[in-house]
Amino acid sequence: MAAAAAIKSLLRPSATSPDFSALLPLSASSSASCVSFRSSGFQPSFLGIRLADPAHPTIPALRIRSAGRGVRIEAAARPTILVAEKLGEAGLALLRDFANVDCSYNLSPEELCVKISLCDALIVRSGTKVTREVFEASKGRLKVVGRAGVGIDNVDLQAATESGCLVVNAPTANTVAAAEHGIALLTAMARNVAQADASMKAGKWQRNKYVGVSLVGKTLAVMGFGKVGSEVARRAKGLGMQVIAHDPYAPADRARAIGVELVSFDEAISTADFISLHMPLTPTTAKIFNDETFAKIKKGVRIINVARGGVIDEDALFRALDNGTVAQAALDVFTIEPPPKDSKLVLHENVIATPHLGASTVEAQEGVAVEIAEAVIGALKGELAATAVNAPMVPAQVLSELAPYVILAEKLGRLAVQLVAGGSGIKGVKVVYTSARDPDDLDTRVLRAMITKGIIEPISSVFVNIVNADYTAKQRGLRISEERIFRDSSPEIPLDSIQIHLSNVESKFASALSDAGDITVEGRVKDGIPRLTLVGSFSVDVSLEGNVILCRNVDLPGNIGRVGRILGEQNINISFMSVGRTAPRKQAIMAIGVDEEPNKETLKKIGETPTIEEFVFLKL
Ligand SMILES: NC(=O)c1ccc[n+]([C@@H]2O[C@H](COP(=O)([O-])OP(=O)(O)OC[C@H]3O[C@@H](n4cnc5c(N)ncnc54)[C@H](O)[C@@H]3O)[C@@H](O)[C@H]2O)c1
Ligand SMILES: O=C(O)[C@H](O)COP(=O)(O)O
Repeated sequence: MAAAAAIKSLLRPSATSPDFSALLPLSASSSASCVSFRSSGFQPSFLGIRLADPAHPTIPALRIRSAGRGVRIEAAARPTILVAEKLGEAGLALLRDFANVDCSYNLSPEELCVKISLCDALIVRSGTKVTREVFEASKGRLKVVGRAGVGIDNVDLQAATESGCLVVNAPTANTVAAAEHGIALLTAMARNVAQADASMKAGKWQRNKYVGVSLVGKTLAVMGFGKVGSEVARRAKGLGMQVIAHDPYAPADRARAIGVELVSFDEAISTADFISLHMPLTPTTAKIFNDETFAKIKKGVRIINVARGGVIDEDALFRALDNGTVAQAALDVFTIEPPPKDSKLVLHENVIATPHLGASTVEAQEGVAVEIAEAVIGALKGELAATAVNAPMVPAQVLSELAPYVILAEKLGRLAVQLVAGGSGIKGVKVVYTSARDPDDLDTRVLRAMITKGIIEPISSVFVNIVNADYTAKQRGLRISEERIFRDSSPEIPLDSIQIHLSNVESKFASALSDAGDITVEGRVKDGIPRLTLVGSFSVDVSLEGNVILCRNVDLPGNIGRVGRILGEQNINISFMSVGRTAPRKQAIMAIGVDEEPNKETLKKIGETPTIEEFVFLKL
């Protein structure tokens, strides 16, 4: 009740605000928490209070947005998450606490495209193809795709990135399950468990036919020494096998630590008795096992694949099995899933097959469900997920210390682009960061993305975020270069200033051009507030919280009053103002912060003020 009362008192009617409390159907058991909502992916867009009222589970969370000097209260619509494949209950419970959850399994591609336009997030396993068509059909609403598992080869990452949709996966929770399945297939294959079981069920007793091979002392080549591969290696050593591994990107010391030698691809395939595949499906690994490979492989080798079907040319494997080059294969994954019922590979007597069961243990599925639910919820809240697949991973502490600079960066970008005269296309953007930090201690990727967002969004219909910022800039031919200037101040503060220079452009406000002829704006963060500190070569000091009017005039008494009166007559509130001048009574620019947007008439009057030589209104 205390929380509800506190909120009601917060919302009590006053001289300037109406009574919002009637909107709140709060009961004695209501609870409230202060949250920051983020609408654009990684910038807090407003602070709010989220209400939870068990007596009214259907009331939407309320968000309280600052609007000018007052507040606006809006119902914060719960996001909608489409779960397109079966997900563990613990993960579903987390999702349902946060969002409307639509569990619709076995959707056709067409049905998925229809549903997706109503969803903010989509969760899939490996059975759903998240194609370019899906992203196009979402029309920008889809913010995050969660892959409840490791492999993201069923998600069109390029299309996701282009549409600014974050893709996250759950890379760790099914590692052990996949490794255990690899070992299960290895031992079952070596001892013909599946074939012998089928034979017994057919009423036979074929002890001579199903003589197996021993594992102890044999060489196992692990292809792909990542999470699953290294767990398989560890277990195989426990079975008394010699383990070698091939992985062009794995550190040798990690392999050495568990007694595994890293070798070349050719050495691995020409010496191993068993080969276990654990690499991702990428353009480089696609069909890496083909006729040519099988020609070099040790005769009579046994192959296990719990990675991806596509890393093997399945027709070539069939030929190699038929001619005895490969003695046996144990396959959990296939190029097309499910494979055709009459797949000659699956039906081959020396093949044992499972229907992509590597991750399918009760424990792994619960773990994956929780891991992906947390990642998707985090992403919808605007946090940068640690498991983001198509966005830079920026540690939480870096994001938190850069938070005010993130806002500054976007506002400076917005400001700079509005100073460009129509018709002069922007090509070169130079960003100069002044900082006492070593360049390695200053991660500017988020800042660059926000500057890009600030520059591009006011002049296009594209939604820009950290996922698609670099791509969108490139698409528009925008070259963004970054420069660091060392400043001998406290390295505790990440940044002293950010300057944006737009080169080779005309400006609608000539005073914004620096001596070098670039549109130049600079900003700093003071007491946590982003401020504009330089326009062209004029120093100013204006908070970037509202909209800004820049006027150039000769620095004479009365100018401020004249413009102030015009604004006052229209009930436009000046929040701050600053004058930058070359010298007393010489050229000056007035930077005026205004809470409301002046109408055309008011702007015209400012322009007609005799002492004003030029002016521009900038919406932030
Ligand atoms: N069958 C299943 O249910 C199941 C379950 C989990 C994972 N998987 C699959 O297993 C594979 C491995 O998963 P992970 O979690 O270990 O991934 P991982 O990213 O931890 O490991 C993959 C390793 O492959 C290596 N690699 C990349 N290109 C290579 C190449 N050309 N040759 C050799 N190695 C190469 C990488 O350096 C990395 O070390 C993935 O394809 C994943 O989708 C399948
Ligand atoms: O890449 C993975 O995580 C595995 O292949 C598991 O896929 P699944 O979630 O469809 O079982």
